[in-house]
Amino acid sequence: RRRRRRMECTIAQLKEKIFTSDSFSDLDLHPHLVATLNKVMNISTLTSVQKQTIPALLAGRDAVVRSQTGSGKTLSYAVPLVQSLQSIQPKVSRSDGPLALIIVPTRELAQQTFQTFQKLLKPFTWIVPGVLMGGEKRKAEKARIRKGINILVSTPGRLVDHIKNTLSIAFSAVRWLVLDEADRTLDLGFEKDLTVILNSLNSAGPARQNVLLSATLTNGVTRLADVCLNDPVSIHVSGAPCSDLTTTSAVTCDPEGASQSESFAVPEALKQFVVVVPSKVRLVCLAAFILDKCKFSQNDKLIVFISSCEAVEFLHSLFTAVLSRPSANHKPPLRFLRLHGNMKQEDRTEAFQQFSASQSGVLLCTDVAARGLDLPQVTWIIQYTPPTAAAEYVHRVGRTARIGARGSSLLFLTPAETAFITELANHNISLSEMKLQDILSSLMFDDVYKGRGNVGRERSHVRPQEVRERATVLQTEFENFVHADARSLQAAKKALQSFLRAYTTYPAHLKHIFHIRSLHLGHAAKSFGLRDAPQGLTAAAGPGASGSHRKNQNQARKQTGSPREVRLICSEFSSGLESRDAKKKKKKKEEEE
Ligand SMILES: Nc1ncnc2c1ncn2[C@@H]1O[C@H](COP(=O)(O)OP(=O)(O)OP(=O)(O)O)[C@@H](O)[C@H]1O
Repeated sequence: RRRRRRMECTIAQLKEKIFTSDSFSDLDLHPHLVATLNKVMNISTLTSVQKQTIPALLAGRDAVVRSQTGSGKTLSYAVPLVQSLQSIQPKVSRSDGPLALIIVPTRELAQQTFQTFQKLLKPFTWIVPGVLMGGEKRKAEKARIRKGINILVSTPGRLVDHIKNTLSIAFSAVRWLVLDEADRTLDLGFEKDLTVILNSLNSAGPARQNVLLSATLTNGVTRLADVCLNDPVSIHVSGAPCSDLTTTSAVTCDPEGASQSESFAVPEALKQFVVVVPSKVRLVCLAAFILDKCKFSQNDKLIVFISSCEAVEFLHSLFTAVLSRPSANHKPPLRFLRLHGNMKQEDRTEAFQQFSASQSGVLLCTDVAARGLDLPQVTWIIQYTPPTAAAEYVHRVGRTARIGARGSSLLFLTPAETAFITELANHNISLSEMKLQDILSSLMFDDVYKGRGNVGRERSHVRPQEVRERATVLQTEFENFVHADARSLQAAKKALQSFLRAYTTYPAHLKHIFHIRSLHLGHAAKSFGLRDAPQGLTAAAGPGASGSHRKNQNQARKQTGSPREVRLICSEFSSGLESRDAKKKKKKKEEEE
C-alpha cells in the first residue's frame, strides 16, 4: 500500500486554476491603471497568481512566486510596482534614476517585459521605463541611462557591463528588485553577474522590495532567497497540503523520502506527447510532422527546440530549401524562421517580431526562446533535442497553452533515451505516446515523396512498407541537398559536431540516459543529412560508433533493467512503449488486487 501511495503521488498531475472570479477593479489600484489594463490590454479578471501576489506586494512584502507558465506572473509584479511608483510624492522624475530593477535572462524577454511596462505606464507619463540588453550599441544605452530611466529592465550580463563601465548608473534610489525566471538567473554564467548586481545595490542600500518569480523555482532559488529577500511571502499557486494526493508534489509526499524531485505544474490544457524515433529517421520524422501540421492539414504555429545554434542554422537552410516548395493546393509556401544566440541582434529582433505577428509557421530555435516569451497562438512545441533538465522541459512546453489556451507538445527521444520519460514522471509530468508510423504516414499526402507506392491513401490504410519508402525518398532528398556542394556539406558536419558537443553537456544525474557513448554516430550523421559519419568524429564521440553499439545496448539493458526494451532498441519503427505500458498496467492491477 505504501508503494502504491507513492506512485499515485508521483503520477498525479499538479493542477492550477488559472482565473479567479475577482477583478482588478476590486483591488486598491489607481483607476487609470485599472482602465489601462481594461482598455489597452483587454484584461479585467485576476489570475490566481495575481490574486495572491498583488495584495502582498501592495502591502510592501517581499515575495517568492511560483506558478505555471503563461499564468500572468509578469502583471503580478508589474501592476503593484507601477501602482507604488505612481503614488510617490513629489512625483518621480527622470533625474531620480532607477527606482525599479527587473532582471530577466534573455534579450527577447527583456524587450517583451519593457513593452508591458510601456503599456502600463501610458497614464503615468512621468515614469520612464528603459531596457538594456546585449547586442545593442553600448554608447546609445549609456546616453539613455544618463538621461534617466526609472524602471530598468535588463539582462544580467549587460547590467554588470554598465555597472563596471558606466559612471552615470547609480542605484541609490532603487526600491524594487525583481528577478524574473529567477532559477535561470541563478544558472552557471549568471550567478556571478547577480552577485555583482546585488553588491552594487546593497552598497547603495535604501529599503527595497524584492520579488523572485519562476514556473520552476527550485532549491537553488531558496538559497538566493536567503541572501536577498526580507521575510518573504511564499506563493506557490499549485501548492496543496500533503493530505491531498491529487495535488501534492512527490517531494512532500514521498513517505520514504527517497525522491528528491521537485514537482512542476504544467498547463491543464496542454497535451503532451512523446515519439520514440531511432536517430536515422529523426530528420524525416521531424519533416513529416512539420509538413502534416503546416502544409497538409491545418495551419499550425510551431516552435522546434534544438540544442545548438549551428544545428538551428543548418536545419533552417535545409528545410527552407527542401520543404518550402510551393504546393499543389496553392497554399503559400511554408515559412521557417530561426532564433539563436549567434545571430545579429537586428536579425534576432526581426525573427522574434515576425513570428510573434504571424498566424502560422515554424520557428527553429535554441533554448534562448524557452523562457518567458509570450508568443501568441503557438499550437505545437517540438523538442527535437531533449532538454537538459525537467525544469527546461516545463519552460519549453510553456510557450504554448498560455493563459488557458489549448496547445500540444511533442518530445523526440531515441529508443536508448526512453528512461527520460521516467525522469519527467518523477517531476509529475506524464506523456502520451505518438506513433512514429503515424507521423511518417503523413508523407502519403504528397506525391513528391512517392516511391513505388500508391498515392493519397487514408492514413489507416497505408502499408508500413509504403510509408518507409516515402521516408527514404525524403531522406535521400535531404542527403542530396547536403552533398550538393562543399558549403552545405560543411554546414551539416558543423551541425553534427555541435549536436555531439551539446550531448556531452547533460548533467551527471542524466548521463545514464544521455551519454555520448550510447549514440550511434552513423545514424546521428543521417539525422543531419550526411550519408556517413565524417572522419575524425569518432575520437570526439568516444567509442560510441557503430562498433560498440552492442556494448551500448548492454549498457542500456543494465540501466533499464528491461530485456524487452533492449530488443526494441534494435527495432527501427516500434518504440516499445506500449509493451512497457501494458506491463505497468498489469503490475498496477496486481497491486490493486
Ligand atoms: N488577468 C489576465 N487576464 C487575461 N490575460 C492575462 C492576464 N494576466 C496576464 N495575461 C496575459 O497572459 C499572457 C501570459 O502572461 P505572462 O507572460 O505574464 O505569463 P507568465 O506566468 O510570466 O509565463 P512564463 O512562466 O512563461 O514566463 C500574456 O499575454 C498576458 O498579457
